[in-house]
Amino acid sequence: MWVLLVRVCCGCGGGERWCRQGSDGGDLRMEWMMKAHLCRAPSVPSSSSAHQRSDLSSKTLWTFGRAYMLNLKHVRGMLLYGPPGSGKTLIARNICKLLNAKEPLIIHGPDVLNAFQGVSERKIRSLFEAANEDENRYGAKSDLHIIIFDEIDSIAKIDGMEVLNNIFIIATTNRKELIDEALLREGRIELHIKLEYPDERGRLQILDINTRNMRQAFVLDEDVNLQEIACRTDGCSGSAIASLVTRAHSYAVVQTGERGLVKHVQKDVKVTMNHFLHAIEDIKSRLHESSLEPHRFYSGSAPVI
Ligand SMILES: Nc1ncnc2c1ncn2[C@@H]1O[C@H](COP(=O)(O)OP(=O)(O)OP(=O)(O)O)[C@@H](O)[C@H]1O
Repeated sequence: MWVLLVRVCCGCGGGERWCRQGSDGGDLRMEWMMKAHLCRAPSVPSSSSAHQRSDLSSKTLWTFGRAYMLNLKHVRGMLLYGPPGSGKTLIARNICKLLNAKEPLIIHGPDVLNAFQGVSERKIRSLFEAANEDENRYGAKSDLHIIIFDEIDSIAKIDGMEVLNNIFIIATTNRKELIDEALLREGRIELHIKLEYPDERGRLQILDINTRNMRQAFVLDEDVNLQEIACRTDGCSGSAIASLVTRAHSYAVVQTGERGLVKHVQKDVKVTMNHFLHAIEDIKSRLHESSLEPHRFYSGSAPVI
């Protein structure tokens, strides 16, 4: 699964709009979704190979335009849920790229909340105006409009998404249990994908992505062993791994500065394994501190890797 997630995070793959036939909800894995999406031949909606058939089964992906013609309902919304820093927002943005959609509208759930009753509902309805206009004007040829709702748990109701055929909602949350069931039913945000912290292979891939520029600029010392770093960062989120690389670089800059080379800091910096080991200590002690906080919602359930 992590190979696929990291691929998504790197923005690989071309995309077309898609929808699912039927309304058999349930949790779907990212792996299934991406595999199906990436394998699908655009002009042959129901795949012919046995491998694809078994992947897609009744959840066959159809192109958006074709579904429109056949009067089928495409999936209106997807929920990405999981602990902080598991890459939900990053993946949401990359799904938009994969689907070749317009630049998504990004809405921060708590910003929609308003003390005056009815105002937030109005605000949410207004988010669909552009999609509505497009659909009235272009019908099946309308662009796909994507709205990303960050922290969807603070939103009680989304009116308007079911009637439009050119809308796709990607919602994210750390607290799925707080979301109103009605929002998650078929026809609304019906695909639910759980994101977890990366395993060792996933951590290695994230490290590789985040050190690529350093490597190309010869800033990374030869003694840096990414495999070992991945092994030592068990239990870290994707965001912790990304921040680890920044910290290691900061340690290297500070050390270079201490040697009196401040003027040439960028040029002379070498990030070594030692800098990474210091950074790992920082990250680990922060992990330890936060695991002692009683209110952490996922305390007790160690990151699944
Ligand atoms: N799978 C991943 N691949 C590469 N980078 C990742 C991955 N997951 C997280 N990151 C890094 O962590 C950063 C933060 O991730 P993101 O904001 O998407 O997490 P999140 O799950 O939405 O967090 P939160 O719930 O706290 O908002 C990303 O910008 C990226 O640098």
